Amino acid sequence: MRPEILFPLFAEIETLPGIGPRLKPLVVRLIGGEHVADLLWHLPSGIIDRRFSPPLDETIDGSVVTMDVWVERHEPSPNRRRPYRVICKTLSGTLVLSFFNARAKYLNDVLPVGEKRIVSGKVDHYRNEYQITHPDRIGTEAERAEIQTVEPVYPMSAGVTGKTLTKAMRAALQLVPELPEWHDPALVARHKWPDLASALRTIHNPEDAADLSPDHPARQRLAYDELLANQLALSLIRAKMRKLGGRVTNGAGDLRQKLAANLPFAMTGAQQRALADIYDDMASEGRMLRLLQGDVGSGKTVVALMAMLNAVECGRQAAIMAPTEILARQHFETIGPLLEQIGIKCAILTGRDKGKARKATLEGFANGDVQIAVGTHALFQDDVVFSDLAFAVVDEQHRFGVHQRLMLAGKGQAVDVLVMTATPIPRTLTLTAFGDMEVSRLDEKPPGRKPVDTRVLPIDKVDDVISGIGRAMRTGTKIYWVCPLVEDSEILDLQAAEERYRILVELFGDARVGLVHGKMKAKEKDEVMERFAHGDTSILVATTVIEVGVNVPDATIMVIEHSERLGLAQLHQLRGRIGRGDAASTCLLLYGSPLGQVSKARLKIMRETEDGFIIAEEDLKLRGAGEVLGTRQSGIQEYRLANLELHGDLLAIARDDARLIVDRDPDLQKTRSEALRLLLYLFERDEAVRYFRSG
Ligand SMILES: Nc1ncnc2c1ncn2[C@@H]1O[C@H](COP(=O)(O)OP(=O)(O)OP(=O)(O)O)[C@@H](O)[C@H]1O
Repeated sequence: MRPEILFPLFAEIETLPGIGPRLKPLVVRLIGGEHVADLLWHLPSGIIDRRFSPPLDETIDGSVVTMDVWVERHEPSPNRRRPYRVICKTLSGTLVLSFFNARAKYLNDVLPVGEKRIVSGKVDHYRNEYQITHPDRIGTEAERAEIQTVEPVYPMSAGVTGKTLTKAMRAALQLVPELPEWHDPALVARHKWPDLASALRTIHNPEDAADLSPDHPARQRLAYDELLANQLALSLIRAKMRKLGGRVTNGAGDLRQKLAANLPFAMTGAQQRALADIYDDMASEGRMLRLLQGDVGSGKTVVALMAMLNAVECGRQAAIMAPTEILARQHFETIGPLLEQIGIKCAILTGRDKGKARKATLEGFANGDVQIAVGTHALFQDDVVFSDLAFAVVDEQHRFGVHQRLMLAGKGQAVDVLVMTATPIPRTLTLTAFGDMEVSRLDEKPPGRKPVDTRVLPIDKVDDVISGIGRAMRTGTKIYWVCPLVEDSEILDLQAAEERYRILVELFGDARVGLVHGKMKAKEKDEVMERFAHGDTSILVATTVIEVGVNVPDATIMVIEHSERLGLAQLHQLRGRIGRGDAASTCLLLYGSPLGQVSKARLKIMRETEDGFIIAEEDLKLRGAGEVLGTRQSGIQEYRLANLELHGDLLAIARDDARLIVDRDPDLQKTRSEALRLLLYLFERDEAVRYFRSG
């Protein structure tokens, strides 16, 4: 439960003026949360300064000006392609206000002939005539003060206007309470940081562009608040884990040898090195918390399996948790048979398991019959009890929060944790996402993989692509067809995928084509995936649900529509679904609209390399850290106030500060700690406090 003083900031956003039930979901999607605090963290990206009224012949084309105008006459549009024009006099000459698709009645109301009005908007001049097309503001003398100001400009999305956000923001600012200072007073004084409430007020009511600059004290303060909250949470968890210690897990190796003998391949050098690190951690007294970072298709699963067997050899249990139902099932299907061959019992638990079956599985976990558990986050529900869980693998693929993943560690005594991620995060960013976790990298792919032939084509060529896959299908090829449309809109994604599915079914028949998307029930998804994996269908039309971890090694063609709209990391993940066997593969990146410079550069990178780390580094250069770490739904640490490129120095200070706090006061009991707890709550890092308390 959050402390009361923070309640107003965690009120639902629809309690703010202007945000009704219709708008709420759009705003939630835009700001990435549903509380007042989430709105406050939505910072302006720029300003519009409406204070200037230069003479017309001194205006710069495209600049925003605010002017007194006297309306002279209206010229209704002669046809739909030409604008409705309102001719006005100003102190420095004639200004034309032009409007497309405007209603004459409305224009006569707001701009009556013979009256004086104040207008504001972007001015242009064209053939000796000055004009403003669709002025942003039109008002009377009484509204002058409201118009002639500096307006914050917020990152926007369809359906949510700047006006709505500004209005709600004003109300939200009123709700920010006086909070005690949680930072070191010396640090605050040195940087001249304002308190949190003043910092928010400055940034949401900027007076000039400098108020929004990344090194403005108000901006720095907010960035530091967020960075410290995160680093402190990580340090608390880390300290707790160290203090708790671990158990020595050092099996005899018999099961691992049997498994190795049954595998159709030998481990790569990178897999062996990662395993050596993991076995060392498990054999030590300390608690293990390691990140296994491996590019798509680098063979993380078998590494996890070997490590789990190490625990089983000691008579203990191990668990692997996947972020989605599909992936949990897939893990179960891959490792289940391998384990059966060597006489080990494995069971799966997901949100779908109910009633008797669930009860039986839980019994198996609790009495130790089941040695290896596979599942989703259902594994850390309260009634799941293990007889002796010693090792947990969290296959996070970006879907779990930093702290959430540690909950599984609370399910046993001294559980060692291995986090697996396929996202090639550049080294500089690992620290912020995972704190001071140890890292092993699988930097080598299994031998025999052929490079994926990647091509970039305009959507006009789609008919050629379709006849191409028709030929490929006849020779038994399996094809993924991915339809992402708008990154943030699942509904539109779905429409695009359904439409494509319909077209392909018309051509190839519904026995050959499958469709899978996020809105389907887990069971339906599994069935569709299974039919594709077994070769009953040859084409799988999908939204980006297949982006993580799906393993159908003999699929060799992938078509991605609107590839220009996806992030490079996401494209890389998607493309990683092919080229997983020994046959040659092709990836066709279709683009819909003419490509800009950056999009061109990005698709070129995709064509040139398959190395996830290079792709991530290039993406970082082209787009900036926040974006590389992923969009909000990715679940990985994403900062809302801090920008890692601009506030990197603050990150280092926050890390040291956090360590110092935890060294001096590991139970957060001393004076400053009360305030620091508020900071953790404010940034929703309170799992750290809870985990910390429960031990
Ligand atoms: N050493 C190896 N030699 C040959 N093939 C291997 C080796 N290790 C794993 N594989 C095979 O490579 C494929 C990919 O492995 P796996 O599914 O573990 O990849 P991953 O690292 O989880 O990738 P992703 O994150 O893309 O799912 C599997 O079919 C697996 O059997």
